[in-house]
Amino acid sequence: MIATESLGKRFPRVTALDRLSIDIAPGVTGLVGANGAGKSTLIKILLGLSPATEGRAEVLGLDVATEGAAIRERVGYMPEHDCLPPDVSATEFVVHMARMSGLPLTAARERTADTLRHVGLYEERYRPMGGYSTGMKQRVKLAQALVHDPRLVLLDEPTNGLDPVGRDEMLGLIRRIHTDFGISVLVTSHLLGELERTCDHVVVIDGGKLLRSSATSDFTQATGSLAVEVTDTDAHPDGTAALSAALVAAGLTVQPAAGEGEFAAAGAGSVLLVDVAGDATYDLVRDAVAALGLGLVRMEPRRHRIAEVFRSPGATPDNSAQKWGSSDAA
Ligand SMILES: Nc1ncnc2c1ncn2[C@@H]1O[C@H](COP(=O)(O)OP(=O)(O)OP(=O)(O)O)[C@@H](O)[C@H]1O
Repeated sequence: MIATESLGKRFPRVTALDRLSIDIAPGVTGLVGANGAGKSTLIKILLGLSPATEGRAEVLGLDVATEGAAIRERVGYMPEHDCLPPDVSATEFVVHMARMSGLPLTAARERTADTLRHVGLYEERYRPMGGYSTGMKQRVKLAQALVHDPRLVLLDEPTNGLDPVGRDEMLGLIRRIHTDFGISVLVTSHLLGELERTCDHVVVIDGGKLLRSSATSDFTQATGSLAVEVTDTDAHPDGTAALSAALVAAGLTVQPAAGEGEFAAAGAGSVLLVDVAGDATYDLVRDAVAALGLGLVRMEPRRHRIAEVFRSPGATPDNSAQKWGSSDAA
């Protein structure tokens, strides 16, 4: 879908992209990096809107330096910043964008209605966009990127400014662009955590350089520990402590999980992380829970979070997840 080779972009004072070589296959790909990492610069080069200063890139097999117009016919683009005319309705705007992409009027109207319904805008689509919430504006920007039925969409920070519910809804929509319509997606974010649920592949850049490009599953491999959560009972008012003692007595290594990230809902100390020493560990946990008469809420292999990969000892302070808002990773 997208291939770059030693792609560089130098501004007089800043190197925005530094010999970036990536290869992006069909599917949903996340492009993650801190503010200023070079994400928007890369998207503008891929659309043929801004020339690279070195190297080369192809989108759908077309050269960005010479075939920008053909690329923009086949690729949808959702820009990062607010760019919607306030006095125009979503319907008028998206029909206009569809016409600009070459659709005849009737087809443009039909596609606009379908696309706005798909992104979840109904009656509001006839109102001027100046009165829309941030979430509604993001949906209109997504709709105009999809209306001409592109093969690929480039989405620049589509969750920017959204609350957690709005962000989840937007991520769900993005996933469905691929599963329902077969359109490939390149989506940028400065939040590592939100990409692991949405993307098949994640490309991480920092200071314009490639840090890592991997399948999401490579980032989130099983850790070798088991997360176990149980209910309390009258006999064991602190079921977690009782289970922990029983598992240690059975020879297992156990520690409480910090009450954050995927364990935030459970609260600090109420999830145990048990080191897995073969299949027998599962049986030992099950038997200990049954012997204590506790209810088993969950017993699941724990996986790495993407953010943790960049907190590992190999990560330098410069490329750590901290500055990418990893606290939003939950
Ligand atoms: N037209 C320009 N002139 C000079 N410097 C620029 C220009 N456009 C971008 N830059 C610089 O290039 C670097 C990369 O910017 P870019 O907008 O691509 O980052 P980004 O990862 O998209 O971050 P953000 O999410 O904050 O937009 C930044 O240091 C930025 O200041």
